[in-house]
Amino acid sequence: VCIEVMRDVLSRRNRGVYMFRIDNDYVIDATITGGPARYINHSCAPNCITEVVTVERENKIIISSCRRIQRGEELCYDYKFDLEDDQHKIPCHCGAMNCRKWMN
Ligand SMILES: C[S@@+](CC[C@H](N)C(=O)[O-])C[C@H]1O[C@@H](n2cnc3c(N)ncnc32)[C@H](O)[C@@H]1O
Repeated sequence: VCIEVMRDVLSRRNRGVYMFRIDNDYVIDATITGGPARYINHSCAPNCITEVVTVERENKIIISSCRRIQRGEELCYDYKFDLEDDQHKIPCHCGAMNCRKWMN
């Protein structure tokens, strides 16, 4: 099933989406298991960025800070979900001044 459809179904059921798109062909699915990074929320004004690197032919996600982060501040990155039509929008609650209001 395509990731965009899964995302829509899960969000309608108020379930979190723990899938990270690597490229057109691969998605890392941390729904069942994964490291603490699976709990990082989306922000339209993120303090972290993500990169995908290949190490020994395995894809790895690197999360690094993109600005100074205050002690106790929540880590977040821009999920960069594909933009969807009005019927499949997932509201964003990041609270940033420049919040786009939707995650997709
Ligand atoms: C990878 S999980 C992040 C951890 C999740 N918040 C949790 O408590 O387990 C992604 C899910 O968190 C929620 N989420 C993350 N960032 C959000 C945001 N800015 N606004 C609304 N929901 C968000 C959505 O349900 C999304 O599908």
